[in-house]
Amino acid sequence: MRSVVAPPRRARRVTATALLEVRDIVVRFGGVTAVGGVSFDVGDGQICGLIGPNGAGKTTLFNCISGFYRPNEGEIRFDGQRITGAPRHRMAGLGIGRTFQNLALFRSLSVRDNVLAGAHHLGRAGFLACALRLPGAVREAAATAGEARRLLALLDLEAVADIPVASLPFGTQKRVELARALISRPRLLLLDEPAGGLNHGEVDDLADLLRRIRAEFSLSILLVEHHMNLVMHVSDKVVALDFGRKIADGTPLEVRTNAEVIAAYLGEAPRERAA
Ligand SMILES: Nc1ncnc2c1ncn2[C@@H]1O[C@H](COP(=O)(O)OP(=O)(O)OP(=O)(O)O)[C@@H](O)[C@H]1O
Repeated sequence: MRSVVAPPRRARRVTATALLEVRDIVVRFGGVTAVGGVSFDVGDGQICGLIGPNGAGKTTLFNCISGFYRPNEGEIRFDGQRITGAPRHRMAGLGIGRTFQNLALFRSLSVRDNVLAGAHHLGRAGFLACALRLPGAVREAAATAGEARRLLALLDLEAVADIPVASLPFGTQKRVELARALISRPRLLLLDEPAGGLNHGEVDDLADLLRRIRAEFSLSILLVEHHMNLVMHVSDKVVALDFGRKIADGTPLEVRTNAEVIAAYLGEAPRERAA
């Protein structure tokens, strides 16, 4: 029986290349070069933090990877496949999930229904099979509901499963977004400022949660984040941007002690946006 929720994943290729390869990405908005030739990799199972001061180009680069922008130059590969400029609606099917900085939930729907909405593209049974409740469609729906229950438990959302998301605190809504992204079983999870709007305790919980998610789902995570403690705490590697250029790429310790990174955050060194 084929499960709609956990389709047999392709066996991981034993390969020297990274899961996500970002190569020489350039993005211009009129006369502004928001990203001026940035390259980096995210390895299989790695958590990679993308940092930089305001206006460094993080969101622009993130939007290229998640299919919101097509870069002017450069290439993005996922699992060896070129995905540069692939439309965003194809991303989940490719194995790339994401969350949004300002949340993108169906506010009047329950937590459970929001999570289930993340599985819509996985269904193999057609419209007619679903309408007629044919056995294949019923099995798919049951498997999806089971996976949603598992995620609600993992993300501590069981108690609010049937409550409309609009009435829940921001931190809880952020966990709903994570559950919705995870139900499609991504191999790469793109997180846009997951700590934004969270209090200290919630940020600590988030760090634990991200590690648990990585372990439980064997996935890679790329997070754009201003919360430096979180990034340095959870990341295996950190990529730092400034004025559209990559200024550091290494372990959290290497990046934290990098002179150019320190200067960028303190605004000490004379810096120019990439031409
Ligand atoms: N749609 C746009 N049109 C014109 N310029 C843009 C656009 N989006 C971004 N920019 C410019 O590109 C540069 C990089 O912006 P971006 O939002 O990617 O930086 P960021 O690192 O995400 O900043 P922040 O941390 O403040 O969100 C900035 O100078 C910004 O003003």
